[in-house]
Amino acid sequence: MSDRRILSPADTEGPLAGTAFTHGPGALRAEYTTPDFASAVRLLDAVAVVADAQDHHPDVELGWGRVAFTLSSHDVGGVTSRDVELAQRIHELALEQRGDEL
Ligand SMILES: C[C@H](O)[C@H](O)[C@H]1CNC2=NC(N)=NC(=O)C2=N1
Repeated sequence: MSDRRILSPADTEGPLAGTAFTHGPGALRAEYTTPDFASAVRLLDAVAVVADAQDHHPDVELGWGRVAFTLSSHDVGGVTSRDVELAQRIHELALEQRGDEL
């Protein structure tokens, strides 16, 4: 699959099943809650490492006990396989962090 092909919600429904991500107009979005501010920052810090490795970066909203990610491929103005891959990694990182803190 070309990483410049714009995907529809029907295309991403299967790959995103089980994650917190939803496919809205032109972007994937998910919000994760964490126990406090520092843990939200730690999740974002882990995502930053993956984003740099993938050379694909989320827009982020950070608050006390929450971090929200909006993913789109700015070069093509929509959702591509690069966003789906980043969404899957972000979800894994959120689960790993939660596991550490239980
Ligand atoms: C030069 C570099 O590869 C590009 O600017 C990358 C960086 N990260 C990016 N992230 C996202 N979300 N969309 C892009 O189009 C994008 N482009």
